[in-house]
Amino acid sequence: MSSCWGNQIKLTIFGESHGTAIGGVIDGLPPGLTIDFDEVGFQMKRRAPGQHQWSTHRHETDEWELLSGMFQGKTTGTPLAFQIRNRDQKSKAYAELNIVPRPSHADFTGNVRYHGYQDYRGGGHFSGRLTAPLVFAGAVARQVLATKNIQIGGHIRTIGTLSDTRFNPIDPASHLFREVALKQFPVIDDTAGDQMKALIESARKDCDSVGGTVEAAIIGVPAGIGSPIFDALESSMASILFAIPAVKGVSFGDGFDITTLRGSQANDQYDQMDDQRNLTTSSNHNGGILGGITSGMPILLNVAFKPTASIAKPQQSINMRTGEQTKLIVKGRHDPCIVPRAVPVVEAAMAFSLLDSICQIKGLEYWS
Ligand SMILES: Cc1cc2nc3c(=O)[nH]c(=O)nc-3n(C[C@H](O)[C@H](O)[C@H](O)COP(=O)(O)O)c2cc1C
Ligand SMILES: C=C(O[C@@H]1CC(C(=O)O)=C[C@@H](OP(=O)(O)O)[C@H]1O)C(=O)O
Repeated sequence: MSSCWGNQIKLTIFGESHGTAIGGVIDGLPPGLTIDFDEVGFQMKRRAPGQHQWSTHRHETDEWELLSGMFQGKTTGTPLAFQIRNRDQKSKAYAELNIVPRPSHADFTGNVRYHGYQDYRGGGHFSGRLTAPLVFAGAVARQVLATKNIQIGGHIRTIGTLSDTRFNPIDPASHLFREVALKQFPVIDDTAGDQMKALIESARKDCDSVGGTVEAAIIGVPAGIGSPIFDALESSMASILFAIPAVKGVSFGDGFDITTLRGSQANDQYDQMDDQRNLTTSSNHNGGILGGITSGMPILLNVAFKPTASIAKPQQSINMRTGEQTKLIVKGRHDPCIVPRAVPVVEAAMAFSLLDSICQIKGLEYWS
């Protein structure tokens, strides 16, 4: 088993990219919540394929059917189940890939793990398409969090060697979250964004792909969420972020760059206490988490995405029937860069993870 995540609030994701449908079951939600499904639709559209030049040309509207868990306009508290039908599958290009695996995709490992019984069409259960249910679940989770003024935002931080402006680590400004989320290409600096789009387009024309990073932040998080050792908030958040296909790195605060600082530069010094006894710091190199527990400062993280595996340039692979080397040209409709569509996915994973951790510490009553 591996497609079920969470402790207090659990998410199960099911389906295959070219099967009948994909979907999810969210178990453990507080009862009595109103969910704004227009907002869920907004988040789903940010991720959906087939809308832009920098995305795959597979066209899916990602409309969902709600199967259970809502009654008279409110959550029941019992499993909320939904499905998203696949509408635009084209499986022809995939038959060869179960015999000649794509370098860097899950064709070979999935075949070994499931003894060849996996649905290999469109990457099956391994496909980035399975992030649609995660975005749905995240859209629900972020609405629960918003009742306590907890807000989440993200943007494309880098594509290849090109960079966007960073969030201010001590005040990542919630107005920026919505502003960026409303953009087709989610960057803070549109000039940098235009250069990034040109880079993606040139890779696509070269039958190639590019990678990059997403920076994301959560503000309004109370101090005291998370636990030491195995339930560190960094551990649980990283585990759901690593469930996003193509993620190769997750770092909190300054991440690996903190190693270049001295303690005197890296330490986030305390400078104020408010009337609720919350402490604030004048910097946020630690990304709002200390000892696995939130400090009350913004949670700040970066997620690294590899260049899309499926490229149309000839590559070397092995014919698994004959054992012979062979040249592979991957056909089909692929994202020349995963990062732009991955921004809402990262935010969704963070929302679900934080909701689960808050419920573990404060219980469901916290939301009533
Ligand atoms: C939103 C999204 C879209 C993706 N689109 C593609 C794609 O079009 N082609 C592709 O080869 N990989 C794509 N991927 C990545 C693959 O699904 C992923 O590389 C593969 O399942 C192997 O998993 P791994 O890279 O985590 O090892 C996408 C991932 C995400 C999150
Ligand atoms: C369908 C989506 O993305 C897909 C993710 C994906 C992969 O290998 O991850 C490969 C492509 O699948 P297909 O060959 O069926 O077009 C993408 O289009 C989606 O995000 O909804």
